Amino acid sequence: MLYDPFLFCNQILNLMEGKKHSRCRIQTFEGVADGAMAEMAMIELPADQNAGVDIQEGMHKHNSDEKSELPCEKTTSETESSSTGFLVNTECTAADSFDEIESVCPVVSGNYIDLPFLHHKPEAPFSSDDVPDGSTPPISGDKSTSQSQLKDEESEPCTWENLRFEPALRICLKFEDVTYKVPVKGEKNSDANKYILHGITGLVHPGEVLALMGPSGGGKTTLLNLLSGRMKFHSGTITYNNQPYSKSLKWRIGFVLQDDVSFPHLTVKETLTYAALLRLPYTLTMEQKKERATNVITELGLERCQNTVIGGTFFRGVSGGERKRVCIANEILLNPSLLLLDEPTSGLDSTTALQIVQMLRNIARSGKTVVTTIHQPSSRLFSKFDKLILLGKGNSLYFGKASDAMLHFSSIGCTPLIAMNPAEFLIDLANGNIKDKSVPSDLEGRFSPRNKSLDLKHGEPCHVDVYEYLVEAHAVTEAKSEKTKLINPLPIDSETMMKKRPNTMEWGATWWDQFSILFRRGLKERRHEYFSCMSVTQVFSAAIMMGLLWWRSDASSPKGLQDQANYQLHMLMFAGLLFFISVFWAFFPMFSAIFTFPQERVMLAKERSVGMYRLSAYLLARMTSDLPLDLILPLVFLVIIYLMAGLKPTFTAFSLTMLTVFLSVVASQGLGLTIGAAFMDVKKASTLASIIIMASMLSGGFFIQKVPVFMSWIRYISFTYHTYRLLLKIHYGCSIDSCGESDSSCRSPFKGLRLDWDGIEVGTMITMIIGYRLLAYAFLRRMKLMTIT
Ligand SMILES: Nc1ncnc2c1ncn2[C@@H]1O[C@H](COP(=O)(O)OP(=O)(O)OP(=O)(O)O)[C@@H](O)[C@H]1O
Repeated sequence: MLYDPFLFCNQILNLMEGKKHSRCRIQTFEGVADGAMAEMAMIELPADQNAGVDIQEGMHKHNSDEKSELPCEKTTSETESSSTGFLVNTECTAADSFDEIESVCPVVSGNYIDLPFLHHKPEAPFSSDDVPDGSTPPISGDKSTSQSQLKDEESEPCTWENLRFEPALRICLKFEDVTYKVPVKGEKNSDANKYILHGITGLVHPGEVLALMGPSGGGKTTLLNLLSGRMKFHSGTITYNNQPYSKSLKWRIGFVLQDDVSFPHLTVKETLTYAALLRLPYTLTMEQKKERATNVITELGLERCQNTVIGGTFFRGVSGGERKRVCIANEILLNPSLLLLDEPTSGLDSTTALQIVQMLRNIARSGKTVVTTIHQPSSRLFSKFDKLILLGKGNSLYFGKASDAMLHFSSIGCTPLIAMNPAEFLIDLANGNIKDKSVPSDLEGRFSPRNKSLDLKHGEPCHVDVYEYLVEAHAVTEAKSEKTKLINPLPIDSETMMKKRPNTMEWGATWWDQFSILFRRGLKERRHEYFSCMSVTQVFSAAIMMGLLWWRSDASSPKGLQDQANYQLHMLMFAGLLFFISVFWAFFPMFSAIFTFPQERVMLAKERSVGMYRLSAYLLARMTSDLPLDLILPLVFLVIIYLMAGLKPTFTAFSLTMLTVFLSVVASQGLGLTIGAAFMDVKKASTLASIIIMASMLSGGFFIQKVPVFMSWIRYISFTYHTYRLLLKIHYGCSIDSCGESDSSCRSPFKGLRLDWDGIEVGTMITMIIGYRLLAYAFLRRMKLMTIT
């Protein structure tokens, strides 16, 4: 079995039970304690310290020097090196007395590791009185916790002075008997509900870190969402300084999501600066906002990576820990009073996770209230939490000081039989797993009929029974007078409570500022897209291919083609080129635009939920920041076609062609945005887009010139149709316009095709451009409502 240093110490202390003269002094020491007994211990140290060798040498040296005095024989069974450090498995046998214990080895990177669950303090030998009697493992009481906290605060000075730009309200968060349920889908009985949370109670003060811990599916995220005011609960109360949630609290609460999102192509500094510019109150100047972003970067130790892009799935950016810190920084910018975090350490190595939690502790110590969910913290990490709620299947199994959790479970008869990380022990219990744990005798005799055959064999109570026992035990504990003490909020200075946000304006910046900030952010975020290899290749290859196919033909006056049939064939060929130009500049922008909102949905919902900007400012900025791409690529395309195919070679014709293509691009882009906003799903949106493109192409007037009357309406909503007509007019203009069906001298293949005044096409296109965007806006507004309520 492998243990971490904490477990190692715990093991020692387990063995000390009942020993009269037990003394243990924990101090920084590069070696394994003499007299300690552990079956195996795992000690992780930075590789550069060659710690594994030190430990072995220390052990052997100590053994050989003092073998006569110490009854423990130790042998190193196995030593492995790894990229993160060394694994040293030690076997230690026979320890009759622990009087001689001088030191144990909670040393990582040469620092003392705080072990608040133990009674022992550095340089403060404890007496046997401090060790609880009976079979309970060593657990600290209030005294040791406060000492530990004191030490912690001394060694971790709060360095958040830079961030105190304005006095922050201190929020005392209290929740009582909070219940949340969801209707069961597919049930005939419409009243059938699934309970996600059952009567959860807790309290957290400013300056404290509350951890919501429990197995997966326990209800941690749901509870966190309820505490943030984002979701409505069904019964119970949640109060912030004894007041229910109100809109004014939105600014006071920072919420870091589990899979928080950032723009991958922006650097850390850009991300935080834009967030500061948009979110901070308008009373601050732009310079002050930028300064705040810089201060947050410094405070969160992000200077080193401030010019590195965030990164995404397909390209590297900052590390996972840095990304989490950027997400936290995003919230810290606003100087929130209550900071809620969903799994801030998931996917991080233990050292980085510890850094993050240490940072949260520092944030809390600066007067903020911090609530975080956590999955499986290491013992060191666990020791950083002030309060703990253990959730299992939606029930609260423990609420109280994190340092008292083990004491609580030992008081109800659940103790680890072997040295164990307290977090692991608690999560095992929440899962009903009692392997290597002692349980009360009455529970041992209580076998559930449903699992009889399974569990009787092993002589262990089943998971369900253990879980139910813990729920009952917690309910009994809560019912006791202790509960009132725990959930009674500390009085908070009434003056502080009354403090309001310095301004009452809802938005951090004016509409115009929001637009210009979002426009600049959009340009930066999508600068790579404008001339991405794929889009450039797509446009170039289409242009070159068309240029080659229509190589050096003369569109307007085919000389030498006196023959009527040849002339018509030639004209049709050019009409084909114009038609394909119309189709290409409908397809290409529409399919690019379809991805916009589905891809930005999470980001948009997140930013809108914290009231970062107006939807109209976002939409307009999004569209205008796309204009460079909309203009430059069609321009390049047309230049190539003009040079190769020889369209009407006049400046006016070129400019008008360019304008027509530009109208087509913006209109089809509008339709793409609308479809994307309507479905918010790329697959569904692309399916509908291909149907629309097909309909628009077939009714465009090239393939079928006489569309049946009942289908003719399609052409009026087809921008391919309008673009094609405009291009025909530009390149065949008067000669075709003057052609009527009755004109027998007309040789045009478009005879009969009425090309009326250009204004109709242009007007229709402009209507489409505006109309589609308004539709997209309406769909986005609906999405916002769906997400937030
Ligand atoms: N809207 C919902 N409809 C149905 N079930 C839901 C809904 N929301 C949550 N649940 C269920 O409630 C339980 C708790 O979910 P929650 O996300 O809060 O768990 P968690 O403790 O955060 O889990 P994890 O640690 O894996 O993130 C899960 O079983 C989940 O499937």
